[in-house]
Amino acid sequence: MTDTEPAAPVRETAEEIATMEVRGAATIASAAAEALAEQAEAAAASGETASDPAAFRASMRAAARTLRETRPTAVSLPNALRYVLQRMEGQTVDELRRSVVDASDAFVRQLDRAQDDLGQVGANRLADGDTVMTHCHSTDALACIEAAVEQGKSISAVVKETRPRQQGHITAEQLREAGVPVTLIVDSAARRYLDEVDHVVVGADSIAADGGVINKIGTSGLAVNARERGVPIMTAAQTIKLHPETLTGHTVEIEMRSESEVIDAESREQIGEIAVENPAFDVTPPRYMDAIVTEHGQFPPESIVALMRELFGEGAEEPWAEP
Ligand SMILES: O=C(COP(=O)(O)O)[C@H](O)[C@H](O)COP(=O)(O)O
Repeated sequence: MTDTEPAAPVRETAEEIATMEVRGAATIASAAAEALAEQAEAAAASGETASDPAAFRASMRAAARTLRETRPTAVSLPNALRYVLQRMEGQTVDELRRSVVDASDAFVRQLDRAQDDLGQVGANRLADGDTVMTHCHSTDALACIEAAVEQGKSISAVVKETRPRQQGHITAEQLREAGVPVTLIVDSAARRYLDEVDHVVVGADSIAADGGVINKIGTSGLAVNARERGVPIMTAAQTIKLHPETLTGHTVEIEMRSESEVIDAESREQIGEIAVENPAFDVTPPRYMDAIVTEHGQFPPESIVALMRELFGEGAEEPWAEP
């Protein structure tokens, strides 16, 4: 390990995030925070950085950059890196190591608590006997449905499979395990089934200052259809999904993934010369979203900017940048 090459656990976590073995905004954030703690332990034990606080700090910044480069859309990833690196302090390598490990632990605990708290808020929006429709797999959205079940409400679910990677299968399995009767549908059947649904519940990868919700591709179409059908739609998103850079006019990068997720090589060959595009996320304008449910309560999307300012100030530092 050199000060620019992160330790093996960081490289492994980065690979798992890039290949989507680790996926979903909250899970990515907690894996990234834990990887920084592992980097701190490795750097404190390595000949090159163990007795050199400046080299230790540089190795932490390099690890954060490696993690940051894995996937561009979920802001929970840079927010996790920021949380941990901003709390790195001390004169000695041992003090620095301890501050990083403590910050990483605190971040993961806070993440779990936030999900439990927002689950209660989201559950309060659901009534006994309701049917919910889900898109993709969101641990924050599932927390709301599971909390409603724990409150003793009987909830059933229509689960969209979510092409091309079919994260709906994970949602279907987890809801079934929670005792929720599940009907799995293809994405294009969503509008037909909205007539049988009381609420749409989705997650978020990022939330922009104007209240736009960035989530799995297909969320915006679902939201427009839900509005047309008069079905309320909420996004369950703990505040690490708030995108501080959008306060200063930046937009959220939408990840483009490989065409091989959309079409196999043989079919591609047979069709001939065509373009294939595979955006992983889209933006739902605030006017199509009824509520953003966070650990601080629920917000109309247009008012989320006040919470964003309170939590992040006017912008976002990049503590992983070289000084
Ligand atoms: O869009 C996705 C996952 O996309 P991908 O599978 O491409 O990562 C999820 O809805 C959000 O990340 C929220 O998830 P959570 O609520 O668990 O943070």
